[in-house]
Amino acid sequence: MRIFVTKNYQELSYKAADIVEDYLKNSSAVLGLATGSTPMGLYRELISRYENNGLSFQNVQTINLDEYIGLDRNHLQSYHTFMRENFFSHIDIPSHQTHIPNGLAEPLDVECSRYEKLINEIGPPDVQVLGIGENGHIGFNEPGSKFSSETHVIQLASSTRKANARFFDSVDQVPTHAITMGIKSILKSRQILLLASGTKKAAAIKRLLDGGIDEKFPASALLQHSDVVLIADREAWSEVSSSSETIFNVEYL
Ligand SMILES: N[C@@H]1[C@@H](O)[C@H](O)[C@@H](COP(=O)(O)O)O[C@@H]1O
Repeated sequence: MRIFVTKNYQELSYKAADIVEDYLKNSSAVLGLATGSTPMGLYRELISRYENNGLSFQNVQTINLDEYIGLDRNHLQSYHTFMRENFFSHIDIPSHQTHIPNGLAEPLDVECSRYEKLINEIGPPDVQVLGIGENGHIGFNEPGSKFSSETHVIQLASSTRKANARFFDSVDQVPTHAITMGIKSILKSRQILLLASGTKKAAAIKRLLDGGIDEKFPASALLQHSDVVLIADREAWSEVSSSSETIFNVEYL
């Protein structure tokens, strides 16, 4: 794992954009994308480079990690809406080249198989952008998820529903289930770009680097991948032990 520690969230977003932009030099790049607050600065920076520096997404394909079950794609809090509003509608990517699981599909197991097949056919992504949940979830793979899992339906942990309640009127409105790429699906990506910002993520980053590989902490599966780049800002990095700092290849920006 290569690690960059940045002064703040803005610098984290610039560094992440530099890495993603490198892949866009290959006109047929496949990007694995994530939702959540963390990658929003990356998306803003890529939009700015599209508007000001001629960065184009015309031949790019995108594959998103997950979607809530039961929300229409036009629901304000669906991940379809999140991606459209925060990224896709601001760049020149044709909509048929963007892929997100359909949370209203029936039956859901057929949708999961369709999505995994799509990952294998269009992807795997050249680079998969990932955030991390406070409980170590990646995508919506909650603690206990099998590392051998492909795209599947998952029941959300109550802590995840509480954490995501900030986007809804109340926690009761947060869906109870989601479709998520599995850990095995995520690990298919050629490179993984894990982003972590703020003190709320400090314990999870410490656990990731200090705690060993364990299905109880889904993000620890990333330690089995040969090309992971972690970009953490100083707040997210603040609890990592000094012994981990010496084991991993850390660069302070
Ligand atoms: N499914 C998403 C994840 O993909 C995301 O990484 C995580 C952290 O979100 P945030 O970046 O807002 O802290 O929570 C959500 O539940």
